[in-house]
Amino acid sequence: MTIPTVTLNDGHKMPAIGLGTYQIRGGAGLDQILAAIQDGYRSLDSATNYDNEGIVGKAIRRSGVPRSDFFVSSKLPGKYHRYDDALKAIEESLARMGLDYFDLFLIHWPLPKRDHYVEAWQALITAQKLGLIRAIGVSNFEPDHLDRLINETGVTPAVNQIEIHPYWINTDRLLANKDRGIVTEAWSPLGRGSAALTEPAILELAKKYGKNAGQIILRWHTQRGVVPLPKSSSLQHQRDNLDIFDFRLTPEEIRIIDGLNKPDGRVDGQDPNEYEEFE
Ligand SMILES: NC(=O)C1=CN([C@@H]2O[C@H](COP(=O)(O)OP(=O)(O)OC[C@H]3O[C@@H](n4cnc5c(N)ncnc54)[C@H](OP(=O)(O)O)[C@@H]3O)[C@@H](O)[C@H]2O)C=CC1
Ligand SMILES: O=C(O)C(=O)[C@@H](O)[C@H](O)C(=O)CO
Repeated sequence: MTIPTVTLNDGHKMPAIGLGTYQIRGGAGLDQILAAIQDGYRSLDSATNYDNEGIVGKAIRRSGVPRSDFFVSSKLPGKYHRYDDALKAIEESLARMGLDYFDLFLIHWPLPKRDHYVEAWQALITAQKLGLIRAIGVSNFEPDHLDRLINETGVTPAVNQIEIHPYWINTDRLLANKDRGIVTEAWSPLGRGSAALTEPAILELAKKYGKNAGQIILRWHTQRGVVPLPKSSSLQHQRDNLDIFDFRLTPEEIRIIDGLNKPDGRVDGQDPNEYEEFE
């Protein structure tokens, strides 16, 4: 299966959908990631906080697929935002993965109360110059956090990975990213398996297109210019989630799904201005 790509502001190409790996760990996790690779996933989204960089790297090596075909991402935890710590953390992440470079590396959360994210960004810029990372980006960054990075370093993130799903459509932040030339990735794109998957409006569209609810939601993301990162341990869901590029929702259908937004629709109430990562 050929997966379309999107082009980042630094010229790198990224698959238009990737596999989320939060809570995929250990031997069973290794088998699940290998199965996903066999089904066609090439973009894998990990993080130091997921405690799974080891098995993600192992799955890549075991798969027999050339390293250059993958788009591998990981994320810097908050406890390593100081410049020297961040550089070492990136090297440690690479060592755990058994890789020489990341295709994308993100600052996981801005932690604005600690206020070290500009330093962390400078470390990502250095790591990119050293060849340890191809594209550099952020996650959960608000528009004012992005502007600080841009104004203080002159380097715009290639990607901002934020929460988006039908109950939290996050249009303002999506547009803020677009305005700055930043590609948006969606975390919890299926609302972490929430009731969105049984919404009558989505089930009706599923019936119309001969797809399932997850496929309708993932297609909605891609048509809004968002790169979704659905997590699945199930082989059938993994397969279904990739099979979304052979139909198109109409603009009116996109608006119907937008209409499911809820003012308090976040999956876990995580406000990037307040959220403190677990250590
Ligand atoms: N940057 C950040 O701060 C964050 C990043 N992330 C990233 O985003 C990824 C995805 O987010 P996540 O929170 O895992 O939630 P998702 O929205 O991807 O939902 C995952 C849940 O949906 C189920 N599911 C998957 N596909 C289908 C389908 N086709 N039909 C029905 N159910 C389905 C999964 O079950 P099953 O496994 O049984 O298929 C699982 O329970 C994470 O894994 C991680 O990589 C997540 C949170 C925060
Ligand atoms: O999964 C991630 O990337 C996170 O940042 C976590 O905070 C996750 O969203 C979570 O809910 C942990 O309880």
